[in-house]
Amino acid sequence: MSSITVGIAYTSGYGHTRELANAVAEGAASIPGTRVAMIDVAAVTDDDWQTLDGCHAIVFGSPTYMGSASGAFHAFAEATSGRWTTRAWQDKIAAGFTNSGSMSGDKLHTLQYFSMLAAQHGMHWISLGLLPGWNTTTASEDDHNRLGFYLGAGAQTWNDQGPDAVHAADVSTARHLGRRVATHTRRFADAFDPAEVGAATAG
Ligand SMILES: Cc1cc2nc3c(=O)[nH]c(=O)nc-3n(C[C@H](O)[C@H](O)[C@H](O)COP(=O)(O)O)c2cc1C
Repeated sequence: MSSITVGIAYTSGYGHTRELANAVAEGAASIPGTRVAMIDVAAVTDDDWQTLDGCHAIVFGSPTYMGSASGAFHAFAEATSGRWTTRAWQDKIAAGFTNSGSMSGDKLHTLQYFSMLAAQHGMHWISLGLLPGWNTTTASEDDHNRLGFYLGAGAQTWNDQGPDAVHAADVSTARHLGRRVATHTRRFADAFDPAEVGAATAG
């Protein structure tokens, strides 16, 4: 079976979301034959764009700022418009994760925004694939998916704490997302070659 590359296109203002990006990377890398490329979209280079173009999957990640992805992520998303035109990311796998100070904090909107971005590019969205945790009297805040998201991984970190305080259950949930993305990307890997997608779409 061919190897795959999972790109993690993320941004983090103060380091909290970076912890989750690292966990997604760890999870993806645990699937044999998977390479991981970490791309800080706040400082994306020409080489980074080429790396993303060669990825089989791209996982979007951002803190939730003012109810959506951060300004840095939005600038990156706008900069993908040339690739929208050429369909360069058509049929890649996509997924997403976000983190914010409040339990909700409107971060569902950030995940929705990521899935919309993926759809505009013709990508295939991978959901979190976990039942919600922490929703019965016998459940625990240490459960996987403790905040009960379906669309992607949603994490909560206290506003007055540093990156070390990112919740272990959220880190573990992000690791799960990375594993799930890599697992499903492998299933797609033999079905398309990213380098040929543009030509196939144009035809
Ligand atoms: C400009 C700004 C806007 C924010 N907006 C929200 C928000 O809408 N909802 C929320 O729950 N937290 C909000 N927060 C808190 C951040 O989501 C939280 O501190 C997060 O851990 C930051 O992640 P980072 O360190 O990766 O940047 C905001 C923080 C900043 C600086």
